[in-house]
Amino acid sequence: MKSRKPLVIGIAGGSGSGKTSVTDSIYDVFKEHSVVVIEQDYYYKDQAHLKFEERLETNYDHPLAFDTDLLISQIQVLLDRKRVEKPVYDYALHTRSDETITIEPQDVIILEGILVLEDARLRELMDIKLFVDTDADLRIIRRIMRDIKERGRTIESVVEQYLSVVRPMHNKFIEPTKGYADIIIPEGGHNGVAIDLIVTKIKTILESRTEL
Ligand SMILES: Nc1ncnc2c1ncn2[C@@H]1O[C@H](COP(=O)(O)OP(=O)(O)O)[C@@H](O)[C@H]1O
Ligand SMILES: O=c1ccn([C@@H]2O[C@H](COP(=O)(O)O)[C@@H](O)[C@H]2O)c(=O)[nH]1
Repeated sequence: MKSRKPLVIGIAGGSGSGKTSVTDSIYDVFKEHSVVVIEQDYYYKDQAHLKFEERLETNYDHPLAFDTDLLISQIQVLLDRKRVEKPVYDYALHTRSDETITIEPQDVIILEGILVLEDARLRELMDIKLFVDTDADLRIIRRIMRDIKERGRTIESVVEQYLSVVRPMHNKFIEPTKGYADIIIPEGGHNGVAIDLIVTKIKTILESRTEL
């Protein structure tokens, strides 16, 4: 298996749509073998040079918030079966952390994030493109719960950010990328049939890739 060309799966969808849950479901199937997860969020631009108050002004739902060149170059390195130092993002401080995570090349690369289908160069690297399609009311409820519990936010800050930035950016940049998806998954990781179909397709592609 080690010499086969790795397979890249892109998992896009709005914030709170269930991308992480879909990723976890696929990861669980392949974790005994060879799978790695690359979170687009970890590639937010480093903002260490900005004051904390200035970082709060950043539009984190715009394509330009991400260091997409770094993301693309690291996926290309993994496709060449070499290891990379994945950046780590701190949501509470709104900037890149000092640490990195060493990622070894694997047969299956899962690339997950709100805008992974937005850049044509990223789409070209993908073998399977997924879009997790969840209604806006469910997405905001899930985001409120998660951001308060895991990302150090207040309900007021989540609602303000949602109305002023997240919602308009979703409609402008994220929703249109649904058109690039091979498969649209309603409501994320609890959709067992969709996950089974995707897992079967991944296995078929891996089996069809001849040893070098
Ligand atoms: N189908 C679902 N039903 C109920 N809760 C869900 C479902 N999918 C995800 N969640 C929950 O919603 C929150 C956001 O999901 P997550 O997968 O982190 O979304 P995303 O990665 O797209 O932002 C998490 O707390 C997760 O446990
Ligand atoms: O410093 C930051 C960085 C990102 N965000 C928000 O995160 C979501 C994307 O993450 P999901 O896991 O897909 O929800 C994005 O909508 C940004 O608004 C942030 O608030 N602060």
